[in-house]
Amino acid sequence: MSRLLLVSNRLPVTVKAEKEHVSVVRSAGGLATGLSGPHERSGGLWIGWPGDVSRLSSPQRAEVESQLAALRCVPLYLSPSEVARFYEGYSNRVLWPLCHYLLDRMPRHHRDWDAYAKANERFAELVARHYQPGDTIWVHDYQLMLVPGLLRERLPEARIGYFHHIPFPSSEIFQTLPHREKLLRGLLGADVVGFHTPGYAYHFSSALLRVLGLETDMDHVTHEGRIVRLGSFPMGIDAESFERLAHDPGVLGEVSVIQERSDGQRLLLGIDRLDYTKGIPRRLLAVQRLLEREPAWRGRLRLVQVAVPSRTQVEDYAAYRDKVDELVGRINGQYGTVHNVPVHYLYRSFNERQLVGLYRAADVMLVTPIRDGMNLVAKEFCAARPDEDGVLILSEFAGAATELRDAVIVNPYDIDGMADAIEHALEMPVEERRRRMRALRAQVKSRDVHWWVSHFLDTLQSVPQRSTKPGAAAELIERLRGTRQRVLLLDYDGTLVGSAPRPELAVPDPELLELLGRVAALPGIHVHIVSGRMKETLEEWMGALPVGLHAEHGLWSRSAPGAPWKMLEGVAPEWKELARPMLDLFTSRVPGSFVEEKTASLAWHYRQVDPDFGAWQSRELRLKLCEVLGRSPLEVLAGDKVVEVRPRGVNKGCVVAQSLEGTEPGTLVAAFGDDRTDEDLFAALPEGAISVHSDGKASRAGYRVKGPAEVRKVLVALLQG
Ligand SMILES: O=P(O)(O)OC[C@H]1O[C@H](O[C@H]2O[C@H](CO)[C@@H](O)[C@H](O)[C@H]2O)[C@H](O)[C@@H](O)[C@@H]1O
Ligand SMILES: O=c1ccn([C@@H]2O[C@H](COP(=O)(O)OP(=O)(O)O)[C@@H](O)[C@H]2O)c(=O)[nH]1
Repeated sequence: MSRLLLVSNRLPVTVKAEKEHVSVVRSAGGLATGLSGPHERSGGLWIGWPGDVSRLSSPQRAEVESQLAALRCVPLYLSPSEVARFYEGYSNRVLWPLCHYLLDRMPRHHRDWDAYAKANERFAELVARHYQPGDTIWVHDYQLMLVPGLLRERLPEARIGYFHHIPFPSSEIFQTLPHREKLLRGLLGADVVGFHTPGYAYHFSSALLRVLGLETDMDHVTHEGRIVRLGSFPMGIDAESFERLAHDPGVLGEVSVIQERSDGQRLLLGIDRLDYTKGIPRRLLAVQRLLEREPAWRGRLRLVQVAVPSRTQVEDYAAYRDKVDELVGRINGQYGTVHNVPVHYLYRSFNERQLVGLYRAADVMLVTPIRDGMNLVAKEFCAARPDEDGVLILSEFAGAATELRDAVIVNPYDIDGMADAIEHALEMPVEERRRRMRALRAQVKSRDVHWWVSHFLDTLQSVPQRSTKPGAAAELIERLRGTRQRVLLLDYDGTLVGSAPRPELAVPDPELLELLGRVAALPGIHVHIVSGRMKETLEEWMGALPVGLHAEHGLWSRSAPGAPWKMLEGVAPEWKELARPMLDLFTSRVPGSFVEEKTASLAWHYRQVDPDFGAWQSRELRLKLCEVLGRSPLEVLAGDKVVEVRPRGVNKGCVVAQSLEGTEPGTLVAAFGDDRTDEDLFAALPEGAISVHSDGKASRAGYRVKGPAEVRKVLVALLQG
């Protein structure tokens, strides 16, 4: 098992200081429990912030460090300014509300971005310092979105995973962020980017498309030559431990006490961090509404609401606390009696034993966030009910709702609807309660935190590692210069020129024409342009150059200026009529798309179409074409924002043999390309040939350069050689 390096903003520990004595206690939370096994078994490390230790003396700090080391934890200390700007500032004032769809809570100026970026650098630096070849790195959560990318720069070969514990919002929301591009690129440094639900993964993939123009292929994108897998990995809890506690005699004793003191009142329960995403005011309003419209429930129910203090230095949290305090006061003032109050409000935290006592005693658990990444409380409640009783009311906007379908699902924005749901839960017959709870428990137990950890790590291990060398332009130039006889096979679009909104606009610039002319005039070099374009276009743009021109992926070739264009033998063009109606249909229904007709192929272009819609429709079109074309000798090819139908066997690979005709044995062949059609060219190259990819996509090419600019630099270097 490879050594696991875990990275999270907070270490899974609490540092306790009492006078001179300090102790480091491991947290009981799901993440800590789930990861402690693989972390310890693999001899790994957990890197993160141990919390505020600024008040500790030097000897106390030394003691903390030694206790942390015993737990295989490496501390990264945040300065007070980093806490204020990186953690409270950018992480919790910008990213947190953004990911929870609360744009109004974001500050107008994102002044803490630099602090966020610097803190991420510090994390990456520390991880890189502890990294050993073969380690697996797993980065956690939104505070560290730049870390995967920063690690990739430092450790190109490392296996890196990232998990996003909070929602990933719709791309419409994410796109409002000024630093959207940097954050997305940061995440793409990972080999696997995981989310709690398929919905979040979909939003991320849509943001990649809209912000970076990167298209997801089923479950992955290719970025800078690497595969980055995206997926949903719903986090679970340590269900066994909650169930064990639920059977504990001490806990059961506490349950009896709670029930006796409830004096026949039905118990509603809410357990949350005091966070504005948790929907506490709306929940209170729903209880108030029920009491208001159904007087029979007055005095017969009470809500125990635990609100754990959280992020108290952030103003919105303080204001939220005031709002909740006020509402509780108002409802208790209105419906309380000298004997009891409807809302029992506890602004504090409890340990797991105490929580299980509450879970087990409750009639109805209210988990009604307005938005929540997952919500583990909902799962803990189910695990703590081996008696198969108790009703879970769950917001449709909690990640947990994707899995816990047997809960009573509510819309937290609908106060009346929530009041109905509470009443329905209180009156639910015991058979229905049991049926629902049995199904919920089966789900929670089978998808526990251990399943989550192995599912994520197995996926991370299965991602193929980089197979081609990045960059290496210098080595490439050296090899090209070190040989006397060379054949250069150059793709045109994306390799010699960048892409343009319409194909006819990507005209060669005078510098390119001059460069090609000079390279082709060098002794011992034969240059060929191998393109998917029509022969008329190549002739018009580059006909005067002393180079071989190959049009329509090798269907047509011309050896030198003035020589006739010759067509590949045995290709009949009649098949086109089979494919054309389908392409026309898609052109009419996808605004901005159009069909380009070539001698032996039809190409449907969608570069100017809304990216999501275009990608979706291109997938549909490919399926429909496969149905229509059936067993005909045709193939459907997905290029860069283009779907092309062409006869099988006509591809750029056909050019290789022709280009070597009449050359000396031992001639070095070098092919440059950027898209799927160039892979055929690379595949047909003789042994010892050079293949160069000018884009970040997955490729069989042995070398990579960055875009047409770097391809041109290689050509310029040949002139200087
Ligand atoms: O560290 P804090 O600022 O005090 O915040 C506590 C944690 O809150 C967030 O929890 C999220 O992760 C849970 C587990 O995946 C998920 O169930 C919940 O919906 C999320 O809100 C946050 O993601 C953590 O980084 C914080 O440490
Ligand atoms: O008094 C409390 C209240 C909550 N929790 C724990 O805090 C976690 C809350 O996780 P959740 O996913 O529900 O929300 P988050 O606070 O991470 O947004 C759960 O594991 C709870 O058991 C706790 O230890 N003590």
